[in-house]
Amino acid sequence: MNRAIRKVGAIRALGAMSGTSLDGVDAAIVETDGHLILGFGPSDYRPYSDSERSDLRNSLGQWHGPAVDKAAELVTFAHAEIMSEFEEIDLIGFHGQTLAHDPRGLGTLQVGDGKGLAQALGVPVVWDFRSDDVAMGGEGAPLAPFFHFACAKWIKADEPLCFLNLGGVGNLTYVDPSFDGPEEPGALLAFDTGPANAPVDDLMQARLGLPMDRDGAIARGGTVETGALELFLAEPFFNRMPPKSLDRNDFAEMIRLVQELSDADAVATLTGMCAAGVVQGMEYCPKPPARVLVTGGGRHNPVLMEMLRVALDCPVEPVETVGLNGDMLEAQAFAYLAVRVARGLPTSCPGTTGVKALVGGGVVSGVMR
Ligand SMILES: Nc1ncnc2c1ncn2[C@@H]1O[C@H](COP(=O)(O)OP(=O)(O)OP(=O)(O)O)[C@@H](O)[C@H]1O
Ligand SMILES: CC(=O)N[C@H]1[C@@H]2OC[C@@H](O2)[C@@H](O)[C@@H]1O[C@H](C)C(=O)O
Repeated sequence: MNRAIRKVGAIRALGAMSGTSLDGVDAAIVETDGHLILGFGPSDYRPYSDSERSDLRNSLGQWHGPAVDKAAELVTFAHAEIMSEFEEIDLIGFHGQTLAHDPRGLGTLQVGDGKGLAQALGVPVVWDFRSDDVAMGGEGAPLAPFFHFACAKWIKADEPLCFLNLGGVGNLTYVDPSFDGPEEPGALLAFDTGPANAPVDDLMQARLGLPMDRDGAIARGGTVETGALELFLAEPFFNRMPPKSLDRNDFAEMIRLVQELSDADAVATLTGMCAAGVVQGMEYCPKPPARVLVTGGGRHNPVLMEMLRVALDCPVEPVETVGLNGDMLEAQAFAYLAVRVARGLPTSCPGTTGVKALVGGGVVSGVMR
């Protein structure tokens, strides 16, 4: 996308996301007027080193102190590195790294210095996307749904559909594309479905010293233990009406439910828990969706995808089926949301976070040219 041929009203925004799986930073460009997606640009990924990842892990669940300061510094540094590779950017959407999320209690914490990034890169930065929503009674998450609405328009969807993100935590967005805008009541319903890959990753790390169950290779050789699955689904979270959200480690103790099982059965059971949370969550959709489009790393796990396909009544496909990039959708979401914030448009609504009124959350550092 060349500046000279930019569409009228378009802002070229770079979005970056450091997700709950703590693997690295995704960064991607979107051109948008804050309503429609006008084009997608280049993207890149900057993995965290082992020592960075371990520093991030050590700071999870903390709100302040030396570990949090260290995490904030490394997150800012990693983002400055990847963001400086991109050219001709009007605006940056910087999510940062969630260390703690307790919207009904202590709040929500995404670390990283947006102001420092704006100064270092000479580009205005929108950051701290979640705090205003929490302050207005919302869950502060998920925030990608307004972007999912724009994606539904981009792919010219004409029936209700779901976007399912399978990262460390799972989140589902039901979109009815017959509405004109995402903030219209009924256009969106969104919520976290439960833990997704985080418990599997944690168990793989603890038992086998590996970061993930790549391609579901371990789960494929195991059997889901139904007793553990039932105990998991009995958690009050699953009976709470959406919108609702989770912290990465809210279900960390689920690993205890599988501690007596073999490696294969334990991984299969945790994978089954991820799928079961989604299947249970799908019952909240106002209408049966025509399809579920899956984004995030979990779509690479064929065992997980097969569990979903068996249990759901509609096609379950990676977002690549409709030409979207499932590795970059969240980074693109924060590029899109940054433009909405800069243009004074809302980024969440009662249907997506349970917030009392429409909110355009985010702090803007620096001045738009
Ligand atoms: N080939 C694969 N096979 C199995 N699992 C995979 C594969 N590739 C990625 N994953 C899983 O996906 C995870 C990363 O997903 P993703 O990058 O979407 O998470 P995230 O964006 O950090 O999390 P969140 O969306 O919760 O913030 C990995 O930690 C791993 O568990
Ligand atoms: C508090 C927080 O960072 N939540 C993340 C996390 O990762 C997945 C899920 O839980 C989702 O609610 C959210 O991220 C996505 C990008 C969102 O806000 O839409």
